[in-house]
Amino acid sequence: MPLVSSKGMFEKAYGKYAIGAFNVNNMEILQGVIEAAKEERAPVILQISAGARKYAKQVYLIKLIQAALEDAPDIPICVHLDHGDSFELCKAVIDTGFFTSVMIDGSHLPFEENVKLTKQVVDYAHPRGVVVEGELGRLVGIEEHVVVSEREAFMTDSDKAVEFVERTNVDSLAIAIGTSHGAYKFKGEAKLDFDRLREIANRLPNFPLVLHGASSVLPEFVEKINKYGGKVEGAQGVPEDMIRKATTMGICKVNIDTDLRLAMTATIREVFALHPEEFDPRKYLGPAREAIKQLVKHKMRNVLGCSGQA
Ligand SMILES: O=C(CO)COP(=O)(O)O
Ligand SMILES: O=C[C@H](O)COP(=O)(O)O
Ligand SMILES: [Zn+2]
Ligand SMILES: [Zn+2]
Repeated sequence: MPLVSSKGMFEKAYGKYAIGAFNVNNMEILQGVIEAAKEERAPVILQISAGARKYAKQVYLIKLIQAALEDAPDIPICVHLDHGDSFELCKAVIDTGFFTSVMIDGSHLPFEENVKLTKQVVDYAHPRGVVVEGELGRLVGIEEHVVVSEREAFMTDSDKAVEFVERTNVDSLAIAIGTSHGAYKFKGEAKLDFDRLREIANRLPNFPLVLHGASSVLPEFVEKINKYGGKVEGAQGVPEDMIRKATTMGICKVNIDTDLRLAMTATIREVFALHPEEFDPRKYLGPAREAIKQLVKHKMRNVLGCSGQA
């Protein structure tokens, strides 16, 4: 089937389950994610960051995804720009005619500027059949050295969220409720502001919300990386039961990148440590691709609840 928009995916999922949005940077990651979606019969969002465009060259990623569409003809697939940081980038991506969704991330801007930039992208995207994700509130991780008492000030305000959605006409909204990007999300106990999520969802009924920074930083991968010469000590993610809970409360899209990176790195490190004589890239990239597939299957089935929804 041709690429689909996330709009229908979110309408179907709202309040019941969420769609996984997985960052794609190379062929092995893409194949791992697609194999998982095929076996789970799950709809999926493939997301491409500015960094991925730079690393792999956008044209390679587009051609790889075109191959995935042929390989998985029965699976609804949406292709999304992750963290677009300017109108020009969003426009360039929309002008490919390939992407069905873009994110414009104006969350670092003052409110009025965020509204203006997001609306500009929406006004360009909608007539071209592309949906837009905006972001309000800032994701701060422990590396950002924000003291706990100040942390709340960065989270999404429900009044502002309603105003933002009304004035920009965005199709979905990324909110800040305590998650952050990367492998170091919490010091001590993990905590998300579910009261805030409930309030935002109540004020924006049936409106799809997005959770960035939603990797769980699974101990099995962290331990394997550290065991085989890596150094990711103190890494901590969002517990999977919290993600599961969020998917029943209006979160329709769950962004996962760090968990893919950890699974891939742990697997490659293990091969290198156990088979130091090995130098055929297929012998470590193959297992890494398989690890990604198993991880994504687990997320779809046990965390997001989207298995069988294709
Ligand atoms: O939000 C993300 C991509 O936009 C990824 O979050 P993680 O770093 O938690 O995987
Ligand atoms: O949110 C960020 C994603 O993990 C993408 O990361 P990246 O910009 O390094 O590609
Ligand atoms: Zn952001
Ligand atoms: Zn993100």
